[in-house]
Amino acid sequence: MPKIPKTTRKNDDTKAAGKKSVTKKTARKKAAPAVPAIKAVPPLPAEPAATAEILDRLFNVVVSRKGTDPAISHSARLLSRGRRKIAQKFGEEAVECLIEAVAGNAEELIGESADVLYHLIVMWVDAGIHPSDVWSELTRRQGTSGIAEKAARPRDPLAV
Ligand SMILES: N=c1c2ncn([C@@H]3O[C@H](COP(=O)(O)OP(=O)(O)OP(=O)(O)O)[C@@H](O)[C@H]3O)c2ncn1[C@@H]1O[C@H](COP(=O)(O)O)[C@@H](O)[C@H]1O
Repeated sequence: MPKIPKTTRKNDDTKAAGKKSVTKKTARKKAAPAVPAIKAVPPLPAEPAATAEILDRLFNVVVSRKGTDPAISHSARLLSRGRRKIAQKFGEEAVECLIEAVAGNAEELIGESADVLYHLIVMWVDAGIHPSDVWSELTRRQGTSGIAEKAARPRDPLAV
């Protein structure tokens, strides 16, 4: 391989360096806006989180209690007492819930809300309603304002 004179090599290097810096400048100009760094996904908790998923799990537990010993299971006892009693218990819990809401007792309202949800689930089990039926209805309503929905209702011609 023929030896390249040092000066020429230097010139070539400088040229190359110059070219590089031009290329870098051009690249910097064309570069897309900076994208924020992606955060690592946190690992899932070992135990199921306290989320609304509990309602589906509670429903399955209550279904499993149907027809079992009412002396051991409150759900079995309630279901064996019939629809009227189930509805009455739900109504009582709802009233207790609203009393705490009106009184502004947040802590008590949480407990009463849990009672309402449990008794509502017992009522669904008795009525043969699956939670997914209710979730579907809520999903269907999503995005429709209650004001708009009410305004779109057909008017009763006999209403004063
Ligand atoms: N979330 C609840 C829940 N909330 C409230 N309750 C019970 O509901 C009852 C309400 O009390 P009340 O005195 O008002 O009811 P009652 O005895 O029917 O009253 P009466 O009107 O007949 O006098 C209490 O016994 C509460 O413990 C519940 N019982 C059960 N659950 C859940 O249901 C699951 C299954 O429970 P069992 O069916 O009992 O195995 C449990 O693991 C819980 O997760």
